[in-house]
Amino acid sequence: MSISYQQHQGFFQLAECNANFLDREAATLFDELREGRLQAVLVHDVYPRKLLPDLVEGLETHQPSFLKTRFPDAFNGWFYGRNLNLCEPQLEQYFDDARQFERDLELFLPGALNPAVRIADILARMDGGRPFRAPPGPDLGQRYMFTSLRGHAEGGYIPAHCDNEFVLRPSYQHLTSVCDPHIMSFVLGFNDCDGGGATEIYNYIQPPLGKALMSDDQRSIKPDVDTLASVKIRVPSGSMLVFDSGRYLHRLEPVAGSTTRWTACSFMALNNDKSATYVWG
Ligand SMILES: O=C(O)CCC(=O)C(=O)O
Ligand SMILES: [Fe+2]
Repeated sequence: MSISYQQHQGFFQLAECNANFLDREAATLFDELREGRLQAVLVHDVYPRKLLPDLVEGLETHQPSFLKTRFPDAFNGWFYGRNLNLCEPQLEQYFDDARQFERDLELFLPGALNPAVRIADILARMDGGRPFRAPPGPDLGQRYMFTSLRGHAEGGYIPAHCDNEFVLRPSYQHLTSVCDPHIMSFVLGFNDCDGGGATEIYNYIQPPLGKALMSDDQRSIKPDVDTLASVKIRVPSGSMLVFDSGRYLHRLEPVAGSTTRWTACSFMALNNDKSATYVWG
């Protein structure tokens, strides 16, 4: 058997598998996530462990010289690449930046190791062979960034949210015209931090956005997380967590200690004719 399953906290069914042994049993993992029979998949050995120290060294020393952008100051984190959530609405510079980011990503992880090849291939195997790729932009030849690389220093965090909220952002106007509003995501770990830094997923599913927006009771949109059961997953180095981050409330637990938490993180949604899943950073 290539997949093992574990139940956590009475609401969280986690599947674990190895990226190099994804057989036919793995081909329905995305169906199970979409149907809510599974809450997350942890895929091990996406990148071989022996490769990781050099990759982390490159991230630490900013080699290659990726475009560097920042989370809001309080989150104590930054991106290599540009997070679509934090872009200006017209995306004027974005697609030029995306072209340069693709070149830098190819220097960082060349050929078969490039996330747009390696990670895309793994995700496709988990979805019956349906391809995963960066969405086309509004103009010919434009393409969104497949991922963003992220550093979170000591104390860095992301507050509780559901990724389906992102589609309300002005920078999502074009993207939402070409894909489904239901977003999932992956978090790939490049290293293990000293403490904290878990992806924490709560036993709370956000109601469909239309309903939430029509509600005048703001408290129904963001529950008090202290009252909710949760599961904390520290994504091991070289492994990738895939989960329904669109509907499930989640956060990045503050990073403890002086080791920066390095990840690659992307969002994904089925395109309009369901022939592919679009992936962006
Ligand atoms: O880094 C993580 O564990 C979660 C990231 C996340 O939730 C996001 O960027 O939307
Ligand atoms: Fe998220």
